[in-house]
Amino acid sequence: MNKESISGLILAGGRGTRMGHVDKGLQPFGGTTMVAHVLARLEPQVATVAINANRNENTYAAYGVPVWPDDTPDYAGPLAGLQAGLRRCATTYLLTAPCDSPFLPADLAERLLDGLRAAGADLAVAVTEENGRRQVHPVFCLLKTSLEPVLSAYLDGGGRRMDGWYPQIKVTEVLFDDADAFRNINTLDELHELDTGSTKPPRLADVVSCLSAYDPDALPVRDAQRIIREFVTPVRATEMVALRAALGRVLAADIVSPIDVPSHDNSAMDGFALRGSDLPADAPARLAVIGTAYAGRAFDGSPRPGECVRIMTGAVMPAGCDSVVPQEFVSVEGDTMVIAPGTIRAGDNRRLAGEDLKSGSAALRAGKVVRPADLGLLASLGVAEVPVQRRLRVAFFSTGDELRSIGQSLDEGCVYDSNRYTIYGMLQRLGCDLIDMGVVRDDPQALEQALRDACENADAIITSGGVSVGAADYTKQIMARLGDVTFWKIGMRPGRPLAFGRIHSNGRSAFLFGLPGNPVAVMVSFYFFARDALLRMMGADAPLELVRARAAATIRKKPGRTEYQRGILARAADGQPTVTITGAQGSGILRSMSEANCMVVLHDEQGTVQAGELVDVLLFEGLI
Ligand SMILES: Nc1nc2c(c(=O)[nH]1)N[C@H]1C(S)=C(S)[C@@H](COP(=O)(O)OP(=O)(O)OC[C@H]3O[C@@H](n4cnc5c(N)ncnc54)[C@H](O)[C@@H]3O)O[C@H]1N2
Ligand code: MOO
Ligand SMILES: [Mg+2]
Repeated sequence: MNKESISGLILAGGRGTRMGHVDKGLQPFGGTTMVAHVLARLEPQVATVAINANRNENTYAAYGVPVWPDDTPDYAGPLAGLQAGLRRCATTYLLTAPCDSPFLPADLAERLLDGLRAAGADLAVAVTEENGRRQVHPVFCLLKTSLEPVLSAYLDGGGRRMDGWYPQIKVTEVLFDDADAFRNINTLDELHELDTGSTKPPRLADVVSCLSAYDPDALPVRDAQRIIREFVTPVRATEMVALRAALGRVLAADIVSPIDVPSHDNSAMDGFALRGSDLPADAPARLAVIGTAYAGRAFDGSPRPGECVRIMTGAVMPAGCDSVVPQEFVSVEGDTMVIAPGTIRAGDNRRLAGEDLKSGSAALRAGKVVRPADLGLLASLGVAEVPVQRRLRVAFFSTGDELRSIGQSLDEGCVYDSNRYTIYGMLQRLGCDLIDMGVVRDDPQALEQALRDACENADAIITSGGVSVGAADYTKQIMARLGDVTFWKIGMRPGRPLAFGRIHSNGRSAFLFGLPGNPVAVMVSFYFFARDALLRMMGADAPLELVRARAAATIRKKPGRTEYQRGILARAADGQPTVTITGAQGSGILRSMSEANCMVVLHDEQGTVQAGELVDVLLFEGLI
């Protein structure tokens, strides 16, 4: 096929009306954007590719291809894009594909060109057949560049239909088998569905109805956690990344070992490889040293009974040898190695092929968050690229008229916005892509706009403030209006009020966590509700691990609610892990959170804890 004669043109110039006027080509899909998928499919088929776009030209240009806007104003439709393409195209033929068809056929150009030549046509258009119905795909066409004057005349006459000018040229239809390859994505929900693999998520009312006694104003922590867990859905999109870039990411598939690790039986010591049957029962054995085995350079030969081979750690075991004696335990006399009885047993100091990993076994499971040891493990398998879940996009903002951003003057009654920084820190550590939307005033319009923007750009939204019962707390009304959102008073301290659900805007939807405004409450709610949900959306399997420690002193606690107290875990004089509460526990006192290295989790049923009793503790830092 002569691909040098064809230029590709991606049609991305539409208004995106059915997607709420968003720029379709730039919508996230499969870990990148829709247009990136189209580009990747088209590029190998043609000499050059250009994009027809009428907005966000710089973003499109970042894909490293020319961006050609329509020559006519007012989004005149795909034909206007085609016209712009024909006018700038330097090859004999132009091939078009829309920006919202990420699965287009890999042989589109070849088949259309063959069809065009065979029919002696001016334009070849793709058709498919499904259930006996013939479907023409006019935006997938290959045509002669010389048709530009004919097309321009049609457009000048007010024509807009993609096939409206066909009567003036010779058109041929080329049949493709795979109708799905021409599938285009018209609504953001369709896009989200493909991206997340979920059709419609359940409604909150359905999830809640599974609980035997549900009272949103006195909801136990465990019930809230369960509802959230059942309501959120994982994002399905994955991507391949280079091994190092996989650190901290979530594995999207099991990694099956392609080899045995180690690949050969080898020595665990520097010493002498021998046959276990040569080991002396009661008298010293004298074995002839017949050669040396180095790591990476095996001994070429097989020692007979009564012979041994000097061997280095990691060197392949010589044939017939099954044991290694460390060199410091033997004496060497010329070419003879002397070993005393009882020095080692048969089979000692030999590492078996596949003892680390067997070929064909799962080395790592999907859902694992990749840690340094995993990077090493993957490297030991020779794995260069790793399938990971695409990063979760999380938008967050603070609400409140009293909030000032760093750098602004602190007017009377105002406080600096600290929640956005704690939230930033917690999200960053989870490995999310962040959209920091700043501070939003307690103003219904501003709040609605912020929530909509967040919803249209993120998988999840985290807000702080405005979810209690104050007069300026508009947040609740607006959240409720935008989707399926519920407001809870949870049996816990701090972090009692919480808004949770899913909101929608212009065809997009996002999970919403309306965290309480108090600076410690926001963190506690994040750690015990949002964290798990976000990890689930990321496809990760990483439950919180609590450890047990002794209470240093009495901790007062009311049964019937969960309390999270800030603590310092240290070893007491007797060496036992012991936790001390960090002074004032008010839900606005961030200092005690910062001083703490853990949180003591006092469960619903627990009452006051006496000094010396064991309690559950959540450590802030883990070894990673
Ligand atoms: N009558 C009642 N009053 C309150 C109740 C209640 O049940 N009945 N619940 C209390 C509890 S518990 C909490 S927690 C808070 C939660 O209130 P909101 O989520 O509505 O948050 P705000 O009123 O906007 O703010 C509360 C507090 O936190 C400060 N704040 C807010 N955002 C930030 C920020 N980004 N950085 C720093 N500080 C922030 C804000 O200035 C307030 O002091 O409601 C109780 N009231
Ligand atoms: O639940 Mo609120 O968090 O106590 O301040
Ligand atoms: Mg409030």
